[in-house]
Amino acid sequence: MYSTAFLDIPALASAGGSVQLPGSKSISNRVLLLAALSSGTTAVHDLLDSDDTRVMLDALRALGCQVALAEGTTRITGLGDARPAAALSLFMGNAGTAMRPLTAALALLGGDYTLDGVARMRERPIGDLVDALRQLGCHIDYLGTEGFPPLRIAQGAGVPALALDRPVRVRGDVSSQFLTALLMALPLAAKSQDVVIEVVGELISKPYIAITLALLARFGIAVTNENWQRFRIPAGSRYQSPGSIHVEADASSASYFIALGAIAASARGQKGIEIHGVGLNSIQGDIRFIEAAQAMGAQVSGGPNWLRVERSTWPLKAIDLDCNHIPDAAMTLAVMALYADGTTVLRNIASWRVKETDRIAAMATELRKLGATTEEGPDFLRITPPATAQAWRAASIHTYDDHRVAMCFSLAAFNPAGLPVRIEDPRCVAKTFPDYFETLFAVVQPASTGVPVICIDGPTASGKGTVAAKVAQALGYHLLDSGSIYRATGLAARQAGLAIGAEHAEAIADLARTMALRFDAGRVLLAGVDVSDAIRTEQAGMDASLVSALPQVRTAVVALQLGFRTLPGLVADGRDMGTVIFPAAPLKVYLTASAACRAERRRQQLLARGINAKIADLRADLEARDARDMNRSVAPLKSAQDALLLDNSELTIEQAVAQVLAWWQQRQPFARSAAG
Ligand SMILES: O=C(O)C1=C[C@@H](OP(=O)(O)O)[C@@H](O)[C@H](O)C1
Ligand SMILES: C=C(OP(=O)(O)O)C(=O)O
Repeated sequence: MYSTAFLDIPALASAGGSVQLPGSKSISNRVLLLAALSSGTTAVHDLLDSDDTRVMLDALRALGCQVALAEGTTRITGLGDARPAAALSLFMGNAGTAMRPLTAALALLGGDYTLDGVARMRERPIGDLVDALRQLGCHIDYLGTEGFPPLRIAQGAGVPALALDRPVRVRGDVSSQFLTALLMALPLAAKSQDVVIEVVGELISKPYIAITLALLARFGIAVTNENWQRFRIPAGSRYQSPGSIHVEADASSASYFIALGAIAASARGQKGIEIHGVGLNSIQGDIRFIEAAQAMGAQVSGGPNWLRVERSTWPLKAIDLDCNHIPDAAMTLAVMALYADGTTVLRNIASWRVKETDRIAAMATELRKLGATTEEGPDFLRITPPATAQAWRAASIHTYDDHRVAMCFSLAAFNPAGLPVRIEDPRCVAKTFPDYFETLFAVVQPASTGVPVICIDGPTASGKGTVAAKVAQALGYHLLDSGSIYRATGLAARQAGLAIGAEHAEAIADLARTMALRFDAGRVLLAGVDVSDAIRTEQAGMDASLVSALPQVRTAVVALQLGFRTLPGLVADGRDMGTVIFPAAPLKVYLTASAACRAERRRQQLLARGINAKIADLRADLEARDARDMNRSVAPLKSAQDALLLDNSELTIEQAVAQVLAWWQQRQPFARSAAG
């Protein structure tokens, strides 16, 4: 997951390969609640692990359900006939699928509960559901604004006698989740009589009700659907765990990869994008996004649990579509519209205005930043793509804490102008798809501009390792600590009993080529063993310097180093990153500091490890090492001609990092575009 302030996606050109998608949010949270209301244990396979399911799981645990996770299976032991914890304050984040269904379930279980969420949750309506529950006789108060969370369910004395002799009426035109909530909770009350729910007004997002009914059936509740207007829960209903249940992958999440297949040229040797975990017989309504993508020109085939998507018609065809049945996936169509041959209109999407953000306004604003012309109405969005490649602009996409805005705008990186796209607050995808960007980067290839590389070269103890790591962290880029490759090679040579010198150059080069070296979460692993500390000793530093002076070894590690240049970008630290390995890097920094200053820093580092070294010795070692690195015949340490010199003798690490980041920002097109 990227938790950076922003994520810059370089211009992309093609895509190919296969993705396995995480579980459906809508199915996961329904299954969790139904399992909690059942007796016994339900084994849930492939449950979505994300912010939305975490708030549901936390709430269920607090209520008294047992939750155990082992090997990809979550086991929920339901409440059955036991009473839940009687007084609780529950935090629902921004999960509509937790907030609404739990409100109804808790109102029918009895107890004293407050339910709240993030600031945006307090702006998302819940009045229609509360009205329906009050009509039944439940005691629910608003703790803030009427009609919105936070709520208090005040039934410490137990559930009052419910008015079940007439249909429970609920409005269906703001969110289908109110009806879903009642359908999942009212079986608790359908003991000696049928319970009938009547929808007032037009029911929106109907396919989500279909998911609810399908899952209720799996848990033993057979609801009769009378034309989406009346729903009858039969007397004697009892939640029965199916024992084990599988969560299919999320069809809304699939929309980004279906769109990817439709937009991106196939990577060499590949035939489009293969999506696993969800397929043509999905119970999720958003699977019908496929039809919209096909209408725009995508070629889609598939089976019960997989899909394959290839670009066919190009440019895509503009469409005019009622999107009420695919409210979430339709946002992806708005970005596909950027690649269409005319104006696309998405209609009947008023509910977008009360979701994670006002999505009609958000999409219109952000699409305009890219150069599109948009027109929004109360319940529609009209999108005309940029007229020419030159009309596209590099944009920093504000994401409004809305996962779908972040995910769908990543697809703007295929723009014909070859511009990067900046996604602000990429972490917001954690609501439903924490690894979205990693999944995307595994199947896309950059445009000819390539994957950006920042090189930070400099002498020993200049602080380049620390600065490079922090720059990489701030940008969400990979890190190549090329020094560790030489350090690890030196260590491997010692372990193999080879003296480090020209006489063993070939053997050491062979070792370098074949050693199993991995960088994992800041640690360096050699043949699976953590050697992070072993390669940081003074001896290892000296060995590294000797090893790196051997031309055969340097040649052997070139391919290894080039392999680190992967999406979304790379920060490479070393001595010849800008001069030899990445000579075309768009930013090269030569980081240095006075010998006195570097010797003092080294002394402090050693002191922290309990080693007391003499400053004069350290300085002498350091200067000897500089001399060797600068005078070796292959790739001697020197500043690249086009490198920016940063002497950090008088700077803190933070100041040095800020300077490198500032230079990097100056090279990005976003600032200019926002100003213009
Ligand atoms: O029931 C569900 O799982 C959902 C219903 C839809 O909401 P509305 O009914 O408010 O459109 C959808 O947007 C949401 O992401 C999930
Ligand atoms: C509307 C959405 O979420 P929620 O379940 O919170 O309503 C969504 O995921 O697009």
